[in-house]
Parts: sequence; structure tokens; C-alpha cells
Amino acid sequence: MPRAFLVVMDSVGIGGAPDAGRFFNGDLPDTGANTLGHIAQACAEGRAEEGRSGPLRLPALAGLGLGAAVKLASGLEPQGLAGPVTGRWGAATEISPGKDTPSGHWELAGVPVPWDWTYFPDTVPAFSDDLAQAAAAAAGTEGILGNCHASGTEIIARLGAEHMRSGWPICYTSADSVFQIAAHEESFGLQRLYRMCEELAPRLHAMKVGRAIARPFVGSPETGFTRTTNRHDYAIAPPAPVLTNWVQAAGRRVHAVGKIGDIFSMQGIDTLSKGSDAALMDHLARLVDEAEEGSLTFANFVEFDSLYGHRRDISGYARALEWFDARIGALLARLRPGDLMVLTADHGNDPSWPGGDHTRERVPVLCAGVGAGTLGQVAFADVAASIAAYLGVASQGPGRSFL
Ligand SMILES: O=P(O)(O)O[C@H]1O[C@H](CO)[C@@H](O)[C@H]1O
Ligand SMILES: [Mn+2]
Ligand SMILES: [Mn+2]
Repeated sequence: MPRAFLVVMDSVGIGGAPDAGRFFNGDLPDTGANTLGHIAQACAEGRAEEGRSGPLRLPALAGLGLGAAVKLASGLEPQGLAGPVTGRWGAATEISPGKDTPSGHWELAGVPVPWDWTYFPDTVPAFSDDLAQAAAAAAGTEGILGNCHASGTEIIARLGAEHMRSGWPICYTSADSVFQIAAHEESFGLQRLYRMCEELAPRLHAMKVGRAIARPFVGSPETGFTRTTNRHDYAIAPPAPVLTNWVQAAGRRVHAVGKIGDIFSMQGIDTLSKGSDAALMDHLARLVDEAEEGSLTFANFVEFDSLYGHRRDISGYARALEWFDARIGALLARLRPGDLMVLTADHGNDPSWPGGDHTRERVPVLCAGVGAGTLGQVAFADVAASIAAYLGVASQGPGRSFL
């Protein structure tokens, strides 16, 4: 029986979204943003030399058609990604009205978002008095810190010491539909942070805020503060059954790797493996060796986005891509006859772009195990329909199989 592996490289967009002008970083529309294309350009021009050097080298992904997909999506010919292509490749366009992780993943899993998300205004305070009071009540404190748009690493550097002194949680948001709570794992307590998010999540979801997110950190004012991998997202459930539900309903096993469990509120998921991207790659390798016949493995690698895209670190993003390419190349060689691996992304996060938020872009769709050639322009939801068709399970929703 065939097996399928769906691997999301978080934020690895390839430019060209037709509606990019309706999405913004600050006042600047996302028109022209191109995560992969601009990283390749910066590498070729010697502008990404920290911890790596020279043109972007992604032999495994380029061999599946990544360079060709960038050109198809955006017209840009990325340097360093040429060469023979042995995979099936295309570019996918999103229709959901959000450039965030749940929107992208749900649509890739067959269900475009049918509602408009609620975003918090970029003002201080960003939250209504009611919501700020509810957050303080959930924490058992007199008030909250932050109450603004912020980068998560900057706000813990700025408010970490005050947080430890006052005990008040740091609440912030971004251009995404999120309510994020940063708190110290020891002085505030990790379980207390989780309970606070759990208590607030239903209220936020009722307002169509996509996620409450626990952002725990450690450290001290003297040594500085670092976020840990104990992040937990409390997301609204998808509005309809998604790929994981379809596969499970057919009696097959579904393995989630990384944020997939959070993004789908564990719906349709049998096992979950979490950790750093390096640890997730080991889990994915184990599943390539061990996943059952007929199963789906659905993985997300978030560090491109969280460590490098939002931080606008071009060298770091290029290093992460080169690391990923080397590891995924080794996994591709271990796939069995009958296995399908689809590599894709959920949105862009161009590290050369002004601002610090995601960028609206098309994404690559690279398939291993189904021969060579182009898929052309496809829809996000076609990814789910194609995997369902490949596994021989019934699909729902607007997607059409491209295989
Ligand atoms: O700056 P940090 O805390 O990493 O925030 C980022 O993480 C959030 C959730 O993925 C996004 O909305 C983005 O703003
Ligand atoms: Mn994402
Ligand atoms: Mn992000």
C-alpha cells in the first residue's frame, strides 16, 4: 500500500501571489516579496556570508524542481538552483484571507478559511480593557505587561526583568491573528502559562482570533532571556474535516511531526512528535523507516520562520535551508517504492523584506516518488486532494488531484 509524507517548510515562499497587494508589512504591501528568490539572490551577491558562503546550494530541493517552481511562481530565475530535475514540481496559490500558519496549513489540508480573522490594532494598548482584564484574571495578577504589537524576542529582552519582578504575564500580538503570552518557565511557571492560555483560548476563538500562544522563556536579567521549545499554540479547530480526518476515517494511521498537532488541534492525528527542527528531522527519518503501509506523515519545520524569517536574518535562513536540504536529500534516498513525499510551504516570510511579518506569496509543491515533470500552477487545497487520491482515500472540499 502507498505511504505519503507531507512536509511543510514553514514560510519558504516563492513570490508571485496575485493578491500580495492586499497584505502588508507595516504600510508596505507584500507585492514583490519572494522569500526563496531573494535569499538566492542575496547569497549569489555575497550578502549572506554569516556561517555559510557563496551561492545558495540546495541540490536535493533543486533536483525536485525548486528553481523551476520559483521561476513559474514569480518570473525570477534564482541563481544556484539550476540543473536536471527528477521530481514533479509546481507552484501553489492560496485563497484564504490570511497569510498565517493555520490558514496556510488548513488550506493545504483541503479546507480554505471561510471567515475573516480578527486582528488587533497596532496601537498601545492593542487589546480592549475587557480582554486585558480577562488575561490578568486568568493569570491571577493585577495586570498584564506589553499589550502591544511586538517581536517575541525583543519584547522578552525589554520586559523580561519587569515580568520577573512583578509576576505579570507579557501579552503581545503581531500582524497575525494571535494573542501571545510570554512568561518565565520557572518564575511564572510553565503549567500556569499553559492553563492561562487554555482559559483564554475559547474567548479568543469566539472573537475569531486564530490562536492563543504560550511563549515560555528562561534566563535572567543578568544572562538575558531565551525562548524554549515548550511553545504551545491553542488554535481554533478547522471549520470542516481536513486531510488528517479523511485519512483516519479510512482506517489509516496519521503521524504528526512538529506544530501539526497544534495547528489541527490534534484532529485526525494518531501520534505526535515534537522538538527542535533537528529533533523533528530525526523523527521524520524514523517515520520514513517505520510508518505503516497506507499511512500519512505530516510534518512542519518551523525554524525557517521563527528563527530567521521574522528576525529578517538572510544568512541564518540560507544556513537553515542548506541544512534542511542535506538532511532531506538523505531521506529522499531512503523512500520505498510506492512512497510519495510532497514538500511545500504555508506562506512567505521574506528575510530581505521590510517589517517583521509574514509575506503573502505562492509556495513550491515538490513531489518525489511520482516521476518528473511540471504540475503547473495549482491551488493549496489540491495538495490534500492529491495526497488523498494517492493514498486511495475519499477527499472533500474544493481541491482537485494533480497526480
Ligand atoms: O515574534 P514572534 O513572537 O516569534 O511572533 C511570531 O510568531 C507568531 C506565531 O507564529 C507570529 O504571529 C509572529 O508574530
Ligand atoms: Mn507558518
Ligand atoms: Mn511566523
